[in-house]
Amino acid sequence: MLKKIASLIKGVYMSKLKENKTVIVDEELNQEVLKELSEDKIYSKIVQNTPINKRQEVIKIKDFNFYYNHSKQALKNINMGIKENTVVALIGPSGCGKSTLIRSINRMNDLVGNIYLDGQIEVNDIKIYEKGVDVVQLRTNVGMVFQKANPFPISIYDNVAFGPRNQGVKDKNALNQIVEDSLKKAALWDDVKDYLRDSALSLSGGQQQRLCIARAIAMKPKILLMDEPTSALDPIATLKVEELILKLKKDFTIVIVTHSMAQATRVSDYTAFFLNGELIEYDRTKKIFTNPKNKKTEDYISGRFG
Ligand SMILES: Nc1ncnc2c1ncn2[C@@H]1O[C@H](COP(=O)(O)OP(=O)(O)OP(=O)(O)O)[C@@H](O)[C@H]1O
Repeated sequence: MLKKIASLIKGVYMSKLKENKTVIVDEELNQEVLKELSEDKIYSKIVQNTPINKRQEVIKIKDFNFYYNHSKQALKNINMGIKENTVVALIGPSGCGKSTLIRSINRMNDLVGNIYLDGQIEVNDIKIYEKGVDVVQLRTNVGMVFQKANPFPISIYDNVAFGPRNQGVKDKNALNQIVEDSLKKAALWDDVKDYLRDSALSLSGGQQQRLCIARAIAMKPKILLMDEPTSALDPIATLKVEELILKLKKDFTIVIVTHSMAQATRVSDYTAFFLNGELIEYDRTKKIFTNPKNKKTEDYISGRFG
């Protein structure tokens, strides 16, 4: 039944999109139908045409507490929803819990050991800390890019093909296509297309970071986590990565930790301000930086501390 409705609605959406009309998705039924359509190419077009406040939340963080060594509480009762095809910046002074939160979204913190958490994080409606969750699959859907570019010491091509090969893609043409598409999406193809067999370590720092983004994209994730992705880059390389982030949000939902408030204003739709493990304020970026509700947010963004 849902499939039939999906195909009918798809027809309506297609004709509206052809006429460049806005498609608004805000009804219960449409959300269900959208899930049915989610593998379809039309889906991302529909989402891009949906006003930002009406988009679905793909990450839901509910009453989330996180402790290191069973004593140090790094996150205190965090509640926030992250809408698809948006960029969300996490800001706040050193040690406020930004990295802990971003690493909790794809369970990278599992690797730390001796941690304790309660509450819930849902990614695409899957409670990721429930028993039986496939963590490898989770990390495929939720890619991550780190502060320092970390390409493998192999060729540019092999870096991007690494994940798909591990997933069992063997066909050479299919791999070539994935590598080309991923490098194009990461705005690196023109720089490297004639040097694909060169070592990834021969690239500049900024190119290495875009290669790491391509490597993450090659796994076809829906969500990209970026933990201070430009902190080791010069201003020009930083600008390129920021431009890339703005392009990528057409296809991905992006969560970025940044120490640069200017960067948060340039790239993000929403900003979350953290202090001592608490989420102090979460709102549209423009609102946070021009008219914050909380005095602590105002003090931080005006440089009074941090
Ligand atoms: N592996 C760990 N073991 C114990 N405590 C940790 C660990 N990682 C982080 N912490 C502590 O948890 C708190 C939050 O750290 P976190 O790295 O999430 O903050 P942050 O806001 O990302 O800081 P920064 O901006 O400096 O990267 C800090 O007090 C930190 O010392």
